[in-house]
Order: sequence, then structure tokens, then C-alpha cells
Amino acid sequence: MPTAAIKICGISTGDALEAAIRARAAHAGFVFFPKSPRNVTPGEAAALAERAQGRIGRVGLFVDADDAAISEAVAGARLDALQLHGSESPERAAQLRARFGIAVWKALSVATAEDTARAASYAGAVDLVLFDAKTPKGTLPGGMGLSFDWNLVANWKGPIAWGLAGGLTPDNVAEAIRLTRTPLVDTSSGVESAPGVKDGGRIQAFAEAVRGASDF
Ligand SMILES: O=C(O)c1ccccc1N[C@@H]1O[C@H](COP(=O)(O)O)[C@@H](O)[C@H]1O
Repeated sequence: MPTAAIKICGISTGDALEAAIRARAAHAGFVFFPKSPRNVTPGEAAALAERAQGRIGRVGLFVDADDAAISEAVAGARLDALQLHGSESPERAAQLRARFGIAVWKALSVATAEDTARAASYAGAVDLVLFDAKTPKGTLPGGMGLSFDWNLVANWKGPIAWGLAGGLTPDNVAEAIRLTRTPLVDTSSGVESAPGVKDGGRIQAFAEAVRGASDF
């Protein structure tokens, strides 16, 4: 089984970025959502992006953001991909992909089989769907350390590339990979010591657990 690609989301410091690179993560996520404890300004993201150049992919996370905010972040942080984590429709996702000419990932919150079935409506509009947990009303739409029933996406064979997010930690990611056979895992709060504070040791442990999950 090929090793799942790793995305470490919510990178807001140089130390966290270096830890993700050392751990051989494929993608670093920058959160552009002011309500998040992981929010970065376009200026902060630009400095991190400069350091990331050629070493790790740069994914910008947005929640129902407007074109102006996305445009500023794409240009400043030279993003390789947009991760849409709000209620963006397939039409909106396709419009952003056409406008910015970079990969678009759509996060879909999952609690039932109907939720995973929604992924098909994004075929042709996005490059990847990211299955994540539903979060309670009035809280952040992600980054809460909540997971969902992984059986709902086990061996998912849809028309789009996919990944798994939601409550993944160094302790449970190997089990998640074995059960679902996901090609990509995304974590944020699971590799933190406090909300918004990335822990280099936990990032390394997460990556080792991901690689270990392929050796069976
Ligand atoms: O990380 C955030 O603060 C965040 C805010 C708003 C939407 C999504 C957010 N994070 C993403 O949520 C999933 C799951 O996170 P966790 O591992 O359960 O903490 C992941 O894709 C994060 O990138």
C-alpha cells in the first residue's frame, strides 16, 4: 500500500513549518479565517510561503471567502492550492479554479452516507475532496479535533481524488489509514500542544505513524 501523503494544516510559525518539512509532509496549510486560532494574515503567510518555496506545497484554507481575500492570499503566499472549508458550491469551486488556475480542494463534512455521496457533485469542479467531521453549530467548521465514522469512506472509490481529515492524531492515524486506505491525511489540532500551537514532536510522531501504516 503506498504511503499516504501528509498535510499539516494551521501552520503559523517558521518553527512549525520547518517541523512539517522535516517530517516530510507534502503540504503545509495556511488558514485564512480570522475566527480560527490558526489564522494568518496575508503578510505572515507570504513570509512563510517564501521559506516553503520548493520544499513543501502551500495550501490556503478559506471559509466562504470572497474573491478579493483569496486573490490577496494567492498572490502573497503563492499558493499551490485552495482548500474550501465552507459551504462553497460546485459552481463556486469551479469558478475559483478557473480564476486562479491552481488546484482546488473541497472539504465536505461527513456524518452519514448521504454526505459522502455529495462528493460526486464536485467532479470536474475540484481536484480533491477532503472528508472531514461535522462540527457543532456555532463553532469552527473544522480544526476542532473531531472525527467521524471512518467506515463511511473506507476504500472510497469516487470520481475525484480524496483525502481524510478530522481528529487525526499520532495515535489514531495508522488505524484510519488501514481502515480507509486514504491516499492523503490532513491534521491540525492533533499535532498541537494548545489551540493554534503546533508541536514539532507530535508532527514527527504523526508522520512516523503514517509511514508505519503502510508496513503491514
Ligand atoms: O484549523 C482551523 O482552525 C480550521 C478553521 C476552519 C475550517 C477548517 C479548519 N481546519 C481544518 O479542519 C480539518 C480538521 O482539523 P482537525 O485535524 O480536526 O483539527 C483539517 O482539514 C484542518 O485543515
